Amino acid sequence: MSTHPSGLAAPTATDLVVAHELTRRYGEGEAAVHALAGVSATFPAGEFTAIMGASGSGKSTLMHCLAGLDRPTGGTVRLDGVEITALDDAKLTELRRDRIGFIFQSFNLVPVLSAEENILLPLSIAGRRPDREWIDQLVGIVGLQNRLTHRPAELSGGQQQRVAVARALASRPAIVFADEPTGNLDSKTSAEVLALLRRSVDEFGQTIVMVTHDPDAAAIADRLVTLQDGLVVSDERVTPRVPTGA
Ligand SMILES: Nc1ncnc2c1ncn2[C@@H]1O[C@H](COP(=O)(O)OP(=O)(O)OP(=O)(O)O)[C@@H](O)[C@H]1O
Repeated sequence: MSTHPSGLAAPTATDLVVAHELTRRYGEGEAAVHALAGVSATFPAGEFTAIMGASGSGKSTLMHCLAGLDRPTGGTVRLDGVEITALDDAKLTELRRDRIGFIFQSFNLVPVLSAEENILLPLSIAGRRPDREWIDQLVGIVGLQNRLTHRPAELSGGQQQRVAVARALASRPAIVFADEPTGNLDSKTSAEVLALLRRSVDEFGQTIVMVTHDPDAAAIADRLVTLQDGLVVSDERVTPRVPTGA
């Protein structure tokens, strides 16, 4: 344990997201599928967690429950002290908009908007004025200075995902959830996108939870949580491999 200059033990990282005994059942009776069978896990601020596991092990279901996109059948999720599982739909939408960034495998950009408009969209929906300095910095980091007026169809997959990364970070969210963010990218562009995510953790203290099938993607995280049949079967700290993409 590290020691603070005061001589006291350094404060431990805040547990930003706390999942307690999460269950998610689809269907009823004998046909019921227990996608989550009792998952408890904490996600400290500033940490990059990768979630892995075989297909059907519950990764997406867990991420959707943590992010307030799905409601668990049982258990609770707290985000920064707020029990999101107890919020009504309107409050949950507001919390997602204000506190959470999302990155999806299929980019999910709005086709008729330019790259810049896509990046700013969550802020405009929230009626928030963009912090121009921050947005300019982000655009520089993701390397899209010369692509801001382009629409998604005029961008490569890697560029589209970089727009999505900038969009996710634009509101300085408490946490970013990434669902197979490199699933549609070749290995070189994957490395670039992963390097951006890693940088956001190292340089801005961003908290990230990423679902992935790809061991190379998981290798850039600080921690690897493995699911099997809706349960956490291992939760280990790993030494992040520094990606070479950015
Ligand atoms: N809407 C749904 N209705 C019924 N069953 C579902 C639904 N969503 C997921 N499931 C089931 O819940 C289990 C967990 O699914 P989930 O998508 O969370 O797994 P995953 O680990 O993310 O899989 P993959 O890696 O293939 O995306 C699976 O058995 C799946 O078939």
